[in-house]
Amino acid sequence: MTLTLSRPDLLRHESFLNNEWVRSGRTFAVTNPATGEVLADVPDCGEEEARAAVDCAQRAYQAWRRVVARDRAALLRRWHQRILDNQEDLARLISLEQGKPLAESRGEVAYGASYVEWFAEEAKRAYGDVIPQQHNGRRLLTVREPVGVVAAITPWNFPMAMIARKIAPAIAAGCAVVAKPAEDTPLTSLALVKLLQEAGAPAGLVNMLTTSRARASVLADVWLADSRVRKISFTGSTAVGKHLARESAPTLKKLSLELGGNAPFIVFDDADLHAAVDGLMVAKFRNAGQTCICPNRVYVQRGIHDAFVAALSERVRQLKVGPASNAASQIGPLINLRALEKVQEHVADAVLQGASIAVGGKVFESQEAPGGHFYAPTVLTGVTAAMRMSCEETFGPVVPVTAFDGEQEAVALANDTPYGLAAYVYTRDIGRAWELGEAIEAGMVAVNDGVLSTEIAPFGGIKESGYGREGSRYGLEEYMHIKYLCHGNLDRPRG
Ligand SMILES: NC(=O)c1ccc[n+]([C@@H]2O[C@H](COP(=O)([O-])OP(=O)(O)OC[C@H]3O[C@@H](n4cnc5c(N)ncnc54)[C@H](O)[C@@H]3O)[C@@H](O)[C@H]2O)c1
Ligand SMILES: O=C[C@H](O)CS(=O)(=O)O
Repeated sequence: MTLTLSRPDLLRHESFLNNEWVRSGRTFAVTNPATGEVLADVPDCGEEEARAAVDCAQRAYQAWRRVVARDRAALLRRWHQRILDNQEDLARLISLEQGKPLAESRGEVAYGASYVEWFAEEAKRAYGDVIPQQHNGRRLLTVREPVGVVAAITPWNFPMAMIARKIAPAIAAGCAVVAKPAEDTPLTSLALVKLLQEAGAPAGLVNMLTTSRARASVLADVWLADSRVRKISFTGSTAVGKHLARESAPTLKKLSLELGGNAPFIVFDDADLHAAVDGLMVAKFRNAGQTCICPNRVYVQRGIHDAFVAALSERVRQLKVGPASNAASQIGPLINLRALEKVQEHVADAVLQGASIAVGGKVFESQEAPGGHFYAPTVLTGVTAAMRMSCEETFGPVVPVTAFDGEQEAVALANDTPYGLAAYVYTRDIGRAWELGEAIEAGMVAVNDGVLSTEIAPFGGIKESGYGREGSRYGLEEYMHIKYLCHGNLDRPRG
């Protein structure tokens, strides 16, 4: 199957600045991780474009903040419709530049679109308060106001959903946006702003600048130092998140940081074994394990351990690895060679320290896409906390299994990490489920379920997984602040 677009104009070769498509003297190539094919050359923007983007975003913000919520919502609804009208092309762009199977890409487009729809609704619900006054003649109230120009920086693993869940609430709140997508996957973001332009967004409301990895910090440093940029919404690694937090301090920006994870997946003896295997298959192998909420550590109570590993291994062996051009592919390539090498290093380190390979454990040589960055779906047993894959995100299709005995041991293992994004618990004991849900240090805990993500719930972490929430009734607050208004001397002479 060739992943051609019904609208070739959605494959953009320019950045988007002040409602115009702009080229730059420098470009960099965007490639298909399954084949190495160059998909497009896009601008490698720098300081000049970064400053120009803030200039026009500030102008757009001054006007957009005065647009009534109903009209802000209407723009999001028009954008949402255009996304649905072009969802197949968006899905194909995701699969082309990120490599995930087309079925997953279609799911990502629907997921990203749900955030646009959600914030079209939330735009009209930024309520304030009237506060009962304590003195006659005074009126006290609060209003919610947009924070101003937002800088949005996103990762490569969900090229559509991550940028949609930042731009949508920003527009809903009355903000304007300067955005930088990941260098590996900028094409989907450019297509999205093309559809936003067609939906009638005013000039400068959203500006999308592409950069190579080397110049990502050049662009970001301009935004970090500019006091007109009042917020940074970042999704990516903890290391970069910490850098942005440090460097934004001089201008004291509002921050939303959706960072790295190290999710535990805990299976107790009393769990429904097959449901737990189903949940792990969904949570672990989505996007070839390249998601921030993938189970990165799997703890199985000793009584069920061998049966669980046998059932899991049987399922993992059946996974089809291949390029998105094959509709039957379930596991796509890793995003680049660096990512593939990290997975290899993690597995080699674990085996060196005594782990056993139950399934896989090596690079997958695809006959359909030779040279693609594929890794065989893998199950390891005997994994310990000392191994690299227990401490760092593997970000690949590797399931590291550790046996445990008691409940308190499981909690201690789960919390033995600086991260706290997602966690998964399988048990039929409702009391244990509540106890684990409250004891585990994470922003999100799933019980007897492998799917956490939805636009209606608050997505985000604690500890070194960051702070702030995306989606849900809380997501709009990240792009607004509360103003308190007090009006005195209202007493009118009684005549
Ligand atoms: N918590 C979440 O919701 C979430 C979602 C997706 C990914 N992630 C995390 O992101 C990581 C994988 O994505 P990644 O490899 O793209 O992360 P990354 O941090 O390397 O890159 C993320 C973005 O930051 C940019 N960037 C890199 N260096 C920068 C700098 N010095 N200044 C400004 N921007 C810079 C990149 O160009 C990219 O656009 C994983 O750790 C994953 O857990 C978290
Ligand atoms: O990789 C992290 C993403 O935020 C996961 S999800 O797409 O929100 O489920």
